[in-house]
Amino acid sequence: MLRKNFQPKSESRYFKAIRRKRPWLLRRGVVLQHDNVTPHSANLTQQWLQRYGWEILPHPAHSPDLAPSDFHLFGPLKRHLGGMAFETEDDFISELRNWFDNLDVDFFRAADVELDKMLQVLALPPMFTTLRIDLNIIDAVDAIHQISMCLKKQCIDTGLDTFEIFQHSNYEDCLILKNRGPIPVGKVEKEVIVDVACGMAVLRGAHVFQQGIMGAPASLAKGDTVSVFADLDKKCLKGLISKYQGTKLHVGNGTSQVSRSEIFGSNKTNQRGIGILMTNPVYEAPSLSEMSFPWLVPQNLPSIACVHALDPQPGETVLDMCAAPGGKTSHIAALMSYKGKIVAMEKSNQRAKKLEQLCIQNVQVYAFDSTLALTQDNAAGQKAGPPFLPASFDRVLVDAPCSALGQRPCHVNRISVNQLHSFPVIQHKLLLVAAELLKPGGILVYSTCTITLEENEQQVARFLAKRPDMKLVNPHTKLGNDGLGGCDLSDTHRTLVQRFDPSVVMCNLDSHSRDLHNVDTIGFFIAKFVKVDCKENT
Ligand SMILES: C[S@@+](CC[C@H](N)C(=O)[O-])C[C@H]1O[C@@H](n2cnc3c(N)ncnc32)[C@H](O)[C@@H]1O
Repeated sequence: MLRKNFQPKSESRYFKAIRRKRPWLLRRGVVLQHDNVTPHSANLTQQWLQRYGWEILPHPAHSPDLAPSDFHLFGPLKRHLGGMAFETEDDFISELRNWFDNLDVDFFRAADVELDKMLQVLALPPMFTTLRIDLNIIDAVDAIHQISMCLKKQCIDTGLDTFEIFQHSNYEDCLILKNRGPIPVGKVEKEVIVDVACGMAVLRGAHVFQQGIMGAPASLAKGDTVSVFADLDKKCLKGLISKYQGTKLHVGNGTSQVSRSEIFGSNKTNQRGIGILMTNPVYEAPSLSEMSFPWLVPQNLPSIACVHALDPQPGETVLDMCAAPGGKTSHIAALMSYKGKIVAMEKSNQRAKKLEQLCIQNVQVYAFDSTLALTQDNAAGQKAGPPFLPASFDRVLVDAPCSALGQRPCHVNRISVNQLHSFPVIQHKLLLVAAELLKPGGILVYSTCTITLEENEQQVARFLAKRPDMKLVNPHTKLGNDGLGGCDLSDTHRTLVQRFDPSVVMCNLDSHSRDLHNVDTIGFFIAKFVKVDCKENT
């Protein structure tokens, strides 16, 4: 066991946050993995290191036979402790402690503050809802009028005030709605437990659909006022009748549209229907499921910015390498006025099928692993679908699979270290294929909805080192912040990428600021490259 004094100082609140969110949003590179210690002590060591903003990598040659002295150190810590062997775990911990104690306290304090801000903001929903409209079908004035009518009806049903709506000043096809909250809402006796995904959707304006309901009291009748709670432990069994004792988050009150027996009993009704109409949500936002216009797509602002950075033009040939569910594919098609060719690839058959069912004009969907999309074989490359020959596309979007730690609101995250480390590998492979498939002069956009350095700035640095013909360029409109330091990306390059960092919201930003909607977003990252002719470039 670890010594008692190994416990970090006054950390209980911090540890609670860590357990909830596993904040792998750590500032600096690698530290260590040690083997053959009890899972409990390994866990504590990890937590302690993470408290100081260090990341832990699994040892590349993990073996269960390693002795307690086999601690494997990487990075700056290795330079300090390199070559030392430790007889006992206590010796190791005490050396670690010395090392940390002698480090620059201000640096760690600053990292702590940043981490705290990020944890807080990730738990909150953005205070804006963004909608993309298809300007090929409708203009912004008409769209605002029709959406306002729809909102009016919604607000009559729920008793909420209507929502302010305006057009984004940089993107004509983007409309912004201003949400409200948090609003103090008293709890009532009858509790309905919903799954965590449903609870997070309620925080962004959704009503509770029956399929999201996990537990409800026996006496629940249609028309009852209930308090709705999200099950943060994910332990509530479907059909629970008693009060849930796990960790739960109150997301608001509403009116039940069904009785308990209609949800769980033999006379179950349509599970897709609304179960609870949210009349007093803690966060008030428009319900998007009631706005089904063919020209309207609810989309986070950074996702809209991402396709504008790609800037596809009518008549071009564009590749979307990670396409499902298709939000960005349909935006690409709209910006091209449905003229030209879009190839949308998606590894998952099921997701590719759903994307195909959207029937987006001029889009060819392929269920295909994009890391294998390149061929040098002329015969194979001349077929209609993948793999493709080098230099086949004018523009390529790599909206990469990622750890998705920028999603908001997020109260539970169970991603493992191994999963976390799998993403940079695949992202790098996708980028290398994308660079080959791009024509000289072509544009590549790389994006993620996460906040880790490894998947963002470090990924870009690694790609630039490998492909000197790919040049980082400014997007036409830059809404995000510069990239983070602390990795191999140069200061100049850091100014060219866009990091959407919602933790800035916690810095007393003036809530009336006109541009708050550009900041209070999900966490996201965008990098834009142009493929230059290396000979020309030198
Ligand atoms: C971030 S999502 C893309 C979201 C999409 N661009 C949109 O805007 O709707 C990443 C997608 O990449 C897919 N994916 C993961 N690995 C892939 C691969 N090797 N080739 C193609 N698609 C992949 C995932 O299944 C997932 O659907």
